[in-house]
Amino acid sequence: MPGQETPAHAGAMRLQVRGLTVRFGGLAALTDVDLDVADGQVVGLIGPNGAGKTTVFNAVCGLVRPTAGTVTVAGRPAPRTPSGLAPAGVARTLQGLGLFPGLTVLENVEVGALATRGGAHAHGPDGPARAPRSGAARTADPGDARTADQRDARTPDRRDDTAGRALRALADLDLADRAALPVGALPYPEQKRVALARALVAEPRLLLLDEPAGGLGAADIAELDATVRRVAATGCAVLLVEHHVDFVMELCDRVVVLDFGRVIADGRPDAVRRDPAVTAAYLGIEVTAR
Ligand SMILES: Nc1ncnc2c1ncn2[C@@H]1O[C@H](COP(=O)(O)OP(=O)(O)OP(=O)(O)O)[C@@H](O)[C@H]1O
Repeated sequence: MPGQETPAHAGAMRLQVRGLTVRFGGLAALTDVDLDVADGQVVGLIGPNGAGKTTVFNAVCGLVRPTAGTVTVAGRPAPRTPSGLAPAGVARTLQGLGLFPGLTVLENVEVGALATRGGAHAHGPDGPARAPRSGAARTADPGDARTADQRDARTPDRRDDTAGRALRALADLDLADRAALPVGALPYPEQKRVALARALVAEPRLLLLDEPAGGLGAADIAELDATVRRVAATGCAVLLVEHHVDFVMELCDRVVVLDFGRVIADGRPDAVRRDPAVTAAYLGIEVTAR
């Protein structure tokens, strides 16, 4: 079933999950789950509360041990510890914001850049993914929080420059002018973008987004949709867990539906939306809106 709906623009297989079973004591959180995400593809993972979505993410990130089955990233076994994620080209956002409220916006994103230092470009010859806004000027960062001396000492082209990379990631998400502010001073939608910038600064080849649209209004969701499409257009594989079904159906190339830890549907959004098993899993609620 996985991979059947891989669109023509999708590249090599980035994430491959086969027969994934995770038990917590007597509870089967996942049973025999198969899932594929190709380079350049956006796959949505949906399902009712407790269906096992977060457990899939945790298994991919090495935070839970599979009871059975395999998870591979670019054909290699998935990292077994979080420290292996960045070198494997995997970045993740958290269900909550997961930001450090005492740090500035820039420092929060630098945390993501530091985690990849020496590793961001170690994930193969296919190069890092970035998602510059179309037409965005890369030469001037109006919100550059560094001093003139710092700017002189670190040219924007030095890719190993942690602050420079973090600033570029912020600029890509229209947050450059927020760099020096305490992150807690930003409105919630901008904090969500900071969390996304922190994942993107790692220049991932596989991006895991945990409820990226949670708490956002229509305008911010439209912007998020455009951002995810830009990221995927760089060849990055994107897997997103999301309760906002309309957003998922609009954005994703493929949608995988979990219920009680099992895959009950995997296909194009329009087919999944019409699938009676999916409607039933959502307790008869039409799968058109949350
Ligand atoms: N560490 C754990 N120990 C025991 N049970 C767990 C653990 N993590 C998850 N579970 C259980 O596994 C099942 C799947 O949980 P999971 O969080 O993956 O679901 P989910 O689809 O992400 O839910 P939600 O949409 O509410 O976030 C649930 O029954 C949950 O209570």
